[in-house]
Amino acid sequence: MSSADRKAQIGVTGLAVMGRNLARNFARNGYTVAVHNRTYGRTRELVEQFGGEGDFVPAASSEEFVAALERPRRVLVMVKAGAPTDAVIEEFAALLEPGDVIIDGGNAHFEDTRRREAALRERGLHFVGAGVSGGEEGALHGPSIMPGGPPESYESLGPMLERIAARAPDGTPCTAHVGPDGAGHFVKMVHNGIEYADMQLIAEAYQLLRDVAGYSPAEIADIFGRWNEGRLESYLIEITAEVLRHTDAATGRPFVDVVADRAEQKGTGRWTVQTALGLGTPVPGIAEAVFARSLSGHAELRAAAAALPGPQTRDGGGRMAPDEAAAFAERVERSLYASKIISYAQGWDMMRAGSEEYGWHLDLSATAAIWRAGCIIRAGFLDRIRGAFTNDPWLPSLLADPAFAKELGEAQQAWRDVVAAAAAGGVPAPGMAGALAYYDALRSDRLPAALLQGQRDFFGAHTYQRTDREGTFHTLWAEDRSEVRA
Ligand SMILES: NC(=O)C1=CN([C@@H]2O[C@H](COP(=O)(O)OP(=O)(O)OC[C@H]3O[C@@H](n4cnc5c(N)ncnc54)[C@H](OP(=O)(O)O)[C@@H]3O)[C@@H](O)[C@H]2O)C=CC1
Ligand SMILES: O=C(CO)[C@H](O)[C@H](O)COP(=O)(O)O
Repeated sequence: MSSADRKAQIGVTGLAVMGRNLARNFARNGYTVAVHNRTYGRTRELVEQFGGEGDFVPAASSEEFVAALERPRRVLVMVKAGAPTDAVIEEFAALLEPGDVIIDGGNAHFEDTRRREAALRERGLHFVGAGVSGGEEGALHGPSIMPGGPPESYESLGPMLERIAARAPDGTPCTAHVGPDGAGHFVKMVHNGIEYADMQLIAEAYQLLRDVAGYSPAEIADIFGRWNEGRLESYLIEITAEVLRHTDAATGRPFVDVVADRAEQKGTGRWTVQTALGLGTPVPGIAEAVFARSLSGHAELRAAAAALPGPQTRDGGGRMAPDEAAAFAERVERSLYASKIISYAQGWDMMRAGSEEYGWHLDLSATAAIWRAGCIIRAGFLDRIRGAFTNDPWLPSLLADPAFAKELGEAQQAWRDVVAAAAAGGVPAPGMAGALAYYDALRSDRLPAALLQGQRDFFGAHTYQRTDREGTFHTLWAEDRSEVRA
């Protein structure tokens, strides 16, 4: 049969690392896949290099691509987020018919997805904003996929996504219909926010082990390797050990010592924090991680502050004795674990708030379930979060789950010691310190917010509520300081 006669069950347009590997994943799973890219070279390369893996229908034009698809047509767009995605959606929407499905698997902002979904719905097209996580390798071997959009589109698309998605240890596919319009991209955005927080906490643990305990990168790699066999087991801990063990071929030095210490970001972490601010949900763990990346890139600020005095280091900052270092590493593990619980709790708070704001009815247990494998934050830990929200879908916070609460209680003294050691040693640990402050703030009987309310009332007559009576009050600060009802 010529390629003109073959009909594909799915088409992928945008064949850079993610699109190419998702197309290969579909083909390896027995689907006929139409492939298209703005620049035809990528399409040709894919078919030349990987054509033997399955059934691809290469298309040189968008018309040829659409003609190669069976009805209803399913077009997966994997191009740069933002204006390119709008341009590609418009290009294909003009060629599609009512009932056809456009899936955006890029890292779109969920508000853009809501706008696109509404506009395409008007034209009779189904639009599925699908978060995809797992990077290049995940796309090929099984990513975690978070599709939103109209539930009816999942009826035909869902089984295909379930075939190519990662499998959790219990065998269930790491994909599920997340909710309407922008829900899939919202959840993917929060995933990335949690990813930022996780990475920052791991980076802080590394620096504490290095600068306070005096371990070398290779020794820290071994410590992370051991942690990866315990409750911190996760893809991010595993790759951290790999990165720390790696030696730069050109210099023979640890790789981590030759990489410029300026962390970059494409924007999903920042979107998470901006959205959380709008929702009024505190996510300081994610915010600290975004700011830490931003601070690392401010060369001028860093140069201006480089000569400021730091603390007097213990014995001139040498290595701790082996027993002392091992005990410190144990406390860092506890601090990392406790801080991790806090940042995941904040991510789930945000999903609940987003769900309420947009009427998505997100299943908080299902979200944890589809992150157990395939995605960047995959870990056994996610199964415990799934369990917590399965036991109690109305859990007000992950911190209220009895098992997590118990672990936080057990870790808290070590956590305090580590944050204190970081401060004493001049090691920046905003993630761990912020997580501890969040923990202490939430469990506080009284917060200094009462004083803030007094200040606001003093300078702006902004009023306050009392603990002992209903109502809104104002004190006549500039007069006789008597209290009036506002
Ligand atoms: N890389 C990753 O690990 C992950 C990426 N994502 C998201 O997946 C999407 C694809 O990512 P990735 O594979 O890295 O590719 P890139 O984000 O680097 O995008 C490159 C692709 O976009 C196409 N493109 C760019 N501008 C246009 C345009 N104006 N019109 C048509 N096509 C255009 C390119 O075509 P051409 O070849 O002609 O230049 C190429 O196919 C992005 O939205 C990204 O955010 C999601 C999860 C992980
Ligand atoms: O989506 C992803 C994984 O889930 C990407 O890897 C993520 O966008 C990387 O983000 P950044 O470049 O901001 O670190």
